[in-house]
Amino acid sequence: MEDIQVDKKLIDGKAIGTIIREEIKERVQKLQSKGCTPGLAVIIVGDDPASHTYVKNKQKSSVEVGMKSELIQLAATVSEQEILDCIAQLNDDDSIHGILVQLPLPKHIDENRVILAIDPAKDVDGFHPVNVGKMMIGQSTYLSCTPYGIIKLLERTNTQIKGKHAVIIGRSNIVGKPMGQLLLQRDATVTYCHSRTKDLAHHTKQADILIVAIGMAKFIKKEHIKEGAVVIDVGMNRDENGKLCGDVDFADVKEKSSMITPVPGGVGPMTITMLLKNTLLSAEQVCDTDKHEDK
Ligand SMILES: NC(=O)C1=CN([C@@H]2O[C@H](COP(=O)(O)OP(=O)(O)OC[C@H]3O[C@@H](n4cnc5c(N)ncnc54)[C@H](OP(=O)(O)O)[C@@H]3O)[C@@H](O)[C@H]2O)C=CC1
Ligand SMILES: Nc1nc(=O)c2c([nH]1)NC[C@@H]1CN(c3ccc(C(=O)N[C@@H](CCC(=O)O)C(=O)O)cc3)C=[N+]21
Ligand SMILES: [Mg+2]
Repeated sequence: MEDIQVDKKLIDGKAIGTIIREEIKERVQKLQSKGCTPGLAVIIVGDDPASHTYVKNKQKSSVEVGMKSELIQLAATVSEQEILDCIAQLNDDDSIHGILVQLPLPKHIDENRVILAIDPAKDVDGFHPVNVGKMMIGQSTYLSCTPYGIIKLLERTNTQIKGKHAVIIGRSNIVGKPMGQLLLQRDATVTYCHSRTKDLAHHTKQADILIVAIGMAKFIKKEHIKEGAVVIDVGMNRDENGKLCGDVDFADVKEKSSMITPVPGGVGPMTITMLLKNTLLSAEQVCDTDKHEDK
């Protein structure tokens, strides 16, 4: 009997992502019946194999929900101006509703200038300072896909956020920082930890919800967590055998947690799902006459 039961501890981002993508697909079809196909453009610079894998994933998923996907591949030696020109062209292209520049960029390119060049209305990553600012003050905007996806995971697993202590390890602009803001908006008490934090375990052991976005394979052990904590693992690393793994030592932590995301199959698929969601929202803004009501 036990072996046919689904694992209630596991937060299945792949399954939750699939459900949300079905909803997205239906709304894409609605737009298509009005003669509008949502279009996503992805710019990738250089030939990092991991980046190419993620980008292929994003393209495949966008096509699966009926969107148009355009891939712009640029050499690692490309000039900053060429990237800016490319973005300007996409900004002016009415068939493109979302623009994503895969990060990180080569060192000779100023990421901030590149992000600033994207039309905020097409910034489906939610990285443009205007959109980051709107998010900070609680105005509706494109939310950064990974934190947004994690909020959806918490919602769909009926995890209460209000009044809970959420501890975030990592303070990057794309994951940690916006994650804290979104949880704060939902009335969590938020603590940020980072590489200069003293006695990390002291802080993480107080977490009802622990979000880990560090980039170090299997770094978080059961000694870091409180019994019954909800553990969200953002990390994407390779272990000693070259296998994909998170920042959390899943096998060590699982028993002590009340719920936990696996890697792969946790946060990753949700990031892509929210990218599709943001692209859909952008297309609806432009194409829909009967103004969709969506948060
Ligand atoms: N699944 C998904 O959808 C996504 C996964 N990722 C993955 O998530 C991970 C984090 O990504 P990202 O936020 O971009 O990474 P960054 O490298 O930009 O940031 C890492 C953060 O972790 C902190 N940190 C590093 N070492 C420690 C430590 N020993 N103790 C405490 N804090 C530490 C750093 O602190 P400091 O600021 O002091 O340097 C920094 O704030 C990576 O594995 C990445 O591949 C990223 C995006 C999406
Ligand atoms: N402008 C920009 N936007 C991003 O959103 C962005 C970025 N740059 N740079 C890199 C990070 C990383 N990221 C991931 C997305 C999906 C998976 C994903 O789909 N993971 C699968 C497994 C993938 C595999 O098998 O390799 C999973 O966890 O199940 C992982 C990582 C988005 N990022
Ligand atoms: Mg750079």
